[in-house]
Amino acid sequence: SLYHHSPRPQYFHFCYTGQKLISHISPWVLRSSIDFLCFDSDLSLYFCLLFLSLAAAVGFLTVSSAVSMSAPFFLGRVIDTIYTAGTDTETMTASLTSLCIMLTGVFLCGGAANAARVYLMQVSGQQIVRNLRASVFSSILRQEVAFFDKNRTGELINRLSADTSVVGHSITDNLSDGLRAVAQAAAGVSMMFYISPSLASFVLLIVPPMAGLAIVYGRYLRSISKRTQDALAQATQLAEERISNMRTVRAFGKELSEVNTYTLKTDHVLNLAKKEAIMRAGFFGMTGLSGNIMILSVLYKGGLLMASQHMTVGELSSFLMYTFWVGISIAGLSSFYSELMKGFGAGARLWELLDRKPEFPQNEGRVLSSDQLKGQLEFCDVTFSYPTRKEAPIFQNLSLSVPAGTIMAVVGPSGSGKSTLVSLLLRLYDPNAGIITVDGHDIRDLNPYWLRSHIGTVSQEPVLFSCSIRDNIAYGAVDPDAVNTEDIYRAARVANAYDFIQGFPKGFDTVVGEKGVLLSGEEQSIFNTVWVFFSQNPKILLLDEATSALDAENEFLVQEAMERLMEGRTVVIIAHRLSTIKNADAVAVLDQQRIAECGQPTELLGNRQGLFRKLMEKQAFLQEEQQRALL
Ligand SMILES: Nc1ncnc2c1ncn2[C@@H]1O[C@H](COP(=O)(O)OP(=O)(O)OP(=O)(O)O)[C@@H](O)[C@H]1O
Repeated sequence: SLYHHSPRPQYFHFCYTGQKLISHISPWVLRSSIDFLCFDSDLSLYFCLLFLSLAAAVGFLTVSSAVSMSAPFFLGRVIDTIYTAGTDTETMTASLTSLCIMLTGVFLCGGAANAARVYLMQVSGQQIVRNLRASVFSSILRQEVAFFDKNRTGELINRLSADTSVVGHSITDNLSDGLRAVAQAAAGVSMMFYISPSLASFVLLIVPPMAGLAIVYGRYLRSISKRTQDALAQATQLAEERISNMRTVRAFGKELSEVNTYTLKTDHVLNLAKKEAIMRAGFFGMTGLSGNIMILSVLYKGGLLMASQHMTVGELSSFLMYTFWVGISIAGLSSFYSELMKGFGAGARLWELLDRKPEFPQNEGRVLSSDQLKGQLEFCDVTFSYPTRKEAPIFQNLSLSVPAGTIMAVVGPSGSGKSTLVSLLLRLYDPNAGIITVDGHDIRDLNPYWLRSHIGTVSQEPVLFSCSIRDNIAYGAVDPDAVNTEDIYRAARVANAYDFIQGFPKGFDTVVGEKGVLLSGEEQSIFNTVWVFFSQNPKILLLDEATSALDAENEFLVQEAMERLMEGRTVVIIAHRLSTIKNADAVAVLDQQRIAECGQPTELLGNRQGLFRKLMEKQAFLQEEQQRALL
């Protein structure tokens, strides 16, 4: 993440070297801090502010801990003052009043310092979580398309939301509580030894077994927490998929069975949580019991020391309070340890994502001048299989040439690889063998971002975002903020979408719903072409013609917009309509992992034994059958 976000190489180098050095000292906590700190573009200011707020939080933590730890000592003094004053009420009242006033002042300072510590830690934690989220999101979006074939959306969302919170909490609030617990335990033990070394040695015999228990517990919790988070991610993924396909679930009446499947997944989470609860219950029962035994032993041994005049009542009271504090701190330490272990689990998953380098960078490589680009496309001996199905090649030694400025219609049986051809041209995947060239340049040498900005695509199913039509149209522009209303209207007019959009009560401000569900299929199809009119006048067009039948008027609108689009460009169109195929300069027929036939449409139709002729005859036959059935 260091190298991708800001144009200051020397700073990165410094940070990167520092990060490497630090990663040897503490592999996780410090390294993560450096990563977070280096994300923002205004690094120095951000670094300073965060560092200052964390340093101030640690300062306030020291003050509040010092106050808490000095309280038992002074309270012991108060008790001794009362006890030794005997019947001299006047002296006792005077000393008591001044001591109590002083202590009230000290406690007020302690309370204020504690409040400031909590506030600063919370704010710093939220800043870190925000940066971590931005960093993880950016890392996800940088990955190649094949990554999304292997990783499910729900799981990635879970990492982005839940894991980042766990890590943020683990290294701020939790770390601050842990530091506080360590400081208090150390100070408490020192004070116990200061007041009575013999009583302290006696009481502290109970600490080593408790520490051992905390370590074993922490390890177990770490593994169970990772399993719980994985199980939760699976449940979230299922819910996300079903909710986003709610119409299908409803149409098939699968609500009940989906609820059952989800419940099974959450049952698994519950079972793991129960195991965790058993461990927690046992542990907290043990710590409660050991705490009480500790206090009882202080009372017993302290009582004996008092009886032999080796301890005053104030000293015993102070000692008891310190014992209490040490007990609380040790319990706090074990919860700190378990939270830290949870953080490690979540952090490991996040770092895997943050450290992942895309198989090919999205914004590196040669950039040609736009005038140089002619749009000649060439597939040379291309062999390709999807990374998730390596055993089933889609293409083997496929070769195809599309001269600049011509229209190539691609046809073929369903599943023959027509859309895959388009994906390879967009460089969503790289071929396993062979090369694809644009004007003679291997597309692997070209900057993918630049390449895609010169290719206009119209897919069969436009995926719209859940915002207004205006914002959806502007999304296609290079700089959406610079787009004005007139630009949006112009693009909609050229794409023949203006009239139907204005027909909505809210016109261009109509919100289209997630994936455009609030628009009809035909309206979405008409919308298809709008984005292309916004891109930088692409030299190459990749079109996936809608398979669903449009009504006559809409078909005319779409066809007209498409023809306008294709003028003067190199076009590869996955064609379903005979009218499109007839207007193409050449047709490539895909079959059996290669181009089975390629030539002018009329020429191919003339070959009675040819695959193209058979495909067209089959299509015509099916249409006739449909018409006959209707009549
Ligand atoms: N992301 C993917 N991962 C694995 N296999 C895939 C992926 N996308 C497509 N396939 C498989 O690759 C083959 C070719 O798919 P493709 O979508 O390119 O065919 P098509 O000719 O466009 O089909 P249609 O005309 O039905 O849209 C199919 O068998 C499909 O199941």
